[in-house]
Amino acid sequence: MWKHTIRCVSASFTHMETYQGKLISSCSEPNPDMVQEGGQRKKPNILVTGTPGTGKTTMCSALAEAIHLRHINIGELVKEKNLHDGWDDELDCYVINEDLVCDELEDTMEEGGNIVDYHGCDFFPVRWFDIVVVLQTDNSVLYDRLSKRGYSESKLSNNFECEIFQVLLEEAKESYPEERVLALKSDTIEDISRNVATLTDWVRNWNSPSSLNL
Ligand SMILES: Nc1ncnc2c1ncn2[C@@H]1O[C@H](COP(=O)(O)OP(=O)(O)OP(=O)(O)O)[C@@H](O)[C@H]1O
Repeated sequence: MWKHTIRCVSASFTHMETYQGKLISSCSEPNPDMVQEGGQRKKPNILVTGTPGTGKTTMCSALAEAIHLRHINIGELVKEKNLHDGWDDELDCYVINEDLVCDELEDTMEEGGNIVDYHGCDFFPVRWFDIVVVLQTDNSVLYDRLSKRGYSESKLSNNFECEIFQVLLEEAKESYPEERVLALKSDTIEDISRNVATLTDWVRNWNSPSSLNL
């Protein structure tokens, strides 16, 4: 049930509007400077996942600015490009069409240099991502954040339980090589700064033999 619920695109987007300037259209032309000869990526792709409200968009925005990577907010992309199968009244959200999303992003991901932000991770091709970051938030902190969104009681408890049972962390570990999965705490502003610094260092060291030893 939790998994099904979080496969949707949230109806409450007011908290995201501030970040829209950072979103990209996946139609942008590939930049030849970003692709190595032979097709290997010059810059890494990062997936940031986690229960709604754990701070993915906030952290991705800051990271994209710090390291000059593209921030791709899947929820916004789905709405912008109609990559969904319509509205689900019961779940109060759009139902994402995973195949359309993957087709839309294939060229952009091949190019590299992307930070993908979504509350799910098991439908993307594994080869797309060099690191999968799972943000986690203390239950009481997350409950306060989600309550402020005006979610229905069932949506609120579904999301809350998703975090309690670490659904996204388990999904990431099942979907990607475990050494590529990194769980980071996201309770406070200081956590955001530390996470951005950690990932900035990781991007700078990417391609070096120790790049996954965080
Ligand atoms: N580490 C943090 N410390 C304090 N506040 C935070 C932190 N992370 C996020 N917030 C706040 O929590 C709210 C939710 O953050 P955000 O929208 O980034 O979450 P999200 O994981 O992207 O949610 P969704 O999946 O629904 O898009 C925002 O008001 C944001 O300012």
